[in-house]
Amino acid sequence: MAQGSLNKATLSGSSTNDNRKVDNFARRQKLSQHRRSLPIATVERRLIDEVRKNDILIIVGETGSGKTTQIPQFLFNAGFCKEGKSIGITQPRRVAAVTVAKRVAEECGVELGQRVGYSIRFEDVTSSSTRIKYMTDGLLLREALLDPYLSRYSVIIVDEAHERTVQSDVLLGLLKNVQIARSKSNGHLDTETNKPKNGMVLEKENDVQSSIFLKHDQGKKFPPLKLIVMSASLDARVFSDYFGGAKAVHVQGRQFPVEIFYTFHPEPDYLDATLITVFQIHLEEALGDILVFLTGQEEIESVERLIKERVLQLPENNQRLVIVPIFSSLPSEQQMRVFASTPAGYRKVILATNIAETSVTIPGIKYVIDPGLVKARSYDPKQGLESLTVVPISKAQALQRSGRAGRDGAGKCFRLYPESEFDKLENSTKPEIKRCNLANVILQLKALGVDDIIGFDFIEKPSRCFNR
Ligand SMILES: Nc1ncnc2c1ncn2[C@@H]1O[C@H](COP(=O)(O)OP(=O)(O)OP(=O)(O)O)[C@@H](O)[C@H]1O
Repeated sequence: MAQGSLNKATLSGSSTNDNRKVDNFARRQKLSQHRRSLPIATVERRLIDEVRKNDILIIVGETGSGKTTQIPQFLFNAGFCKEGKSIGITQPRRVAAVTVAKRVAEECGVELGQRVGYSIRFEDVTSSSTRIKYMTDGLLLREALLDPYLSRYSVIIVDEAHERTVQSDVLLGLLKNVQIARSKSNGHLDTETNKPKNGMVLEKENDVQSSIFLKHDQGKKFPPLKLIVMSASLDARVFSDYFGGAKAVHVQGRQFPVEIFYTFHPEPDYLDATLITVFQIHLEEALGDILVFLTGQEEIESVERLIKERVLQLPENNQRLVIVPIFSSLPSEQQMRVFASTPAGYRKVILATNIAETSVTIPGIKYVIDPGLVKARSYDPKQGLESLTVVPISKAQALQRSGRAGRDGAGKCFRLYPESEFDKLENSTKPEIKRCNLANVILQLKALGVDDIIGFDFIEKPSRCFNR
């Protein structure tokens, strides 16, 4: 009897294991098929050739083309992690660093924290075997304090560079220095032409000398550092000029179409227009989740309350809405709720700030509602006051927002403003460094060993009056 039941248990145990293996195999097959279908997969070899030929490469590819998840894997497979070196990928936000790392670990079929990991402030999910490391740009700056040559990296990818946060602008200046210093350390810098042997052009020897603030580590040789700057919506010319005429490549195509809708007239009350659009989609459009971009926590909470009140006025069979907020001060576990799958028969409505604007893929999002506004930092140097004000987004941000749909199927984006208003938006977001108090930047640069703050090689110089 005991023997019989043991056999039964063993049998059912092994069949559960077998089922799990079959499920895992099917999931791996699906993932690898998905990877092959991404637009970026068709240019893998060309991209690798370009990285080999150029120390700096700018990559512009549409949202969802596969830049963030695939390029690090291409580089790993092409041998860029030989001799224990790693590929570092920076993201402007924690949530992107974490979720993309999880996805890439799954695509590689490895445990998170092993070959693929992430590191954000207060959370380090990496190990000595990590070779593809996602992190925030702030975290890489901290690493540079301990390891000024960033010696563990063979390639650094600055993703979503269009955002032009203070951190990413400081990081670009730092990486430019590290790259020159590493090239110099191993004779990779051609002293006659003043060019790294393949890559950026520096006009005068003085430029090379003055722009390097890194102290030479006597006799130590570092392999050259490859630098990739990428986004779906960056102005390649600005970045190329900054890096002395660096090569820019464009990756065409996206996996699924996103249809864009505009209002006929400007909306006098964008929150009211948002509510109407949520319910219009809910009642008239096919099943699929909705992502709404709002400007801050207070607004999100009030829209959440209004949706919950209004949904109760609908017939019972139309009440299946799940509302999930996401904003930066929400604890991480609660932020991660937006990624949980929607219960069958329900529609999820995610109310987000621009935290969900770039890099993230939220499975199931079919509709995006974009009122076209964002809360941005601004600084009044006369009064010495920094404030957060609601301002229109840039075209680059509008493109990123619509790009959150169309990632696992065709999508729709409802812009709550007329097309004529879209045409008037700035092409790119004004760099944060041009509109914030520079006290922290100055402290950060000092900590990195930069004494000549005014002479620091910023992609765009901060206004002089901000330095006072
Ligand atoms: N966490 C995820 N869950 C499900 N699918 C994902 C996930 N991350 C990525 N994908 C899939 O991989 C595709 C490519 O994503 P990836 O982030 O590499 O694109 P991208 O070109 O970097 O986009 P973006 O410019 O918007 O950051 C997505 O469109 C989606 O289909």
